[in-house]
Amino acid sequence: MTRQPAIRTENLSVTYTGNEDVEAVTGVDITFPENQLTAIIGPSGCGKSTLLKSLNRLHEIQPNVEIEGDVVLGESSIYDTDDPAPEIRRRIGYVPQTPTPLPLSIYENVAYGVRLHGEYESSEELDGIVETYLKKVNLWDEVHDRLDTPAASLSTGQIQRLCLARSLAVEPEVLLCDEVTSALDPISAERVEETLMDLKDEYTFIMVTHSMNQARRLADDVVFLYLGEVVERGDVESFFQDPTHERTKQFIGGHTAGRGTDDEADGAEDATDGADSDVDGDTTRSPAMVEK
Ligand SMILES: Nc1ncnc2c1ncn2[C@@H]1O[C@H](COP(=O)(O)OP(=O)(O)OP(=O)(O)O)[C@@H](O)[C@H]1O
Repeated sequence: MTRQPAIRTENLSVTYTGNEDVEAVTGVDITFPENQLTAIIGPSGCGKSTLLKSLNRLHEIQPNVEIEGDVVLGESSIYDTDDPAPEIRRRIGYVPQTPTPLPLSIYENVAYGVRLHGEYESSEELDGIVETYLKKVNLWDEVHDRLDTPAASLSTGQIQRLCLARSLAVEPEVLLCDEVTSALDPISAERVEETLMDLKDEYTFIMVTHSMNQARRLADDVVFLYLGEVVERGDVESFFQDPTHERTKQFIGGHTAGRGTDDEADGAEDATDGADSDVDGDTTRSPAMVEK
């Protein structure tokens, strides 16, 4: 089935300026189709997070970033527009790696953005919205009897699902997920993965992940970045079973080191940082083979 493009980049480059400029993303042209999950993978320092953040102008909160090219949401540029950045970020949500609740109740965490954007007419409607999104992220059954308690009282995994609910409640067109399970224990990571599986036909997700296994499990499409450039993209099956480029084959085989990380294997089983998100518990590591 051919899906409509939800968001695309046009010759997008992102440079961190300073004593020494770093071009973290270089001339990227890529289209992300709607209602599917696209995983962005690649070795450490290849520009995954930089690309993700440039998709909703998150870099504007940093002073030393230069963007060239464009990002187009639907038919309109998100850079060449009079729309304020908060409205862009409502349409293109972002869920960070570290689950961070607002210092508010569980209810208010979900209601916060909805209140901000005035997208409800009565308290009953707001109650319904909170319930709907807590159900969507499979959290309602766990919290419905304590909605007024502080969100910080939840477990890390529950907080990450709450953050997903908060992001979804303002009805974004695209949701960016930056290693959203890598700070979680395996069981919590599995719950978040299940939630993403349940939602991915209904929403456009773009997810950065260190875990090849997670990309295999969740993604419809996979994009492989290397030194800021797109080397290969494809549907998940052909990407992993029949990659076209030698570089992709090496990465999938676990033989590619990241930018400036000569002693680090960033390949196939790269998801074992900290409380690993790789719910398969596959912790095999391959020796690094540095190549430029
Ligand atoms: N704020 C910054 N200032 C200067 N350079 C930066 C900044 N953020 C990232 N970089 C550099 O840009 C390049 C890409 O970094 P980025 O974090 O996007 O890569 P990544 O693929 O997400 O890495 P990782 O997998 O380790 O999270 C790296 O060389 C990094 O050192």
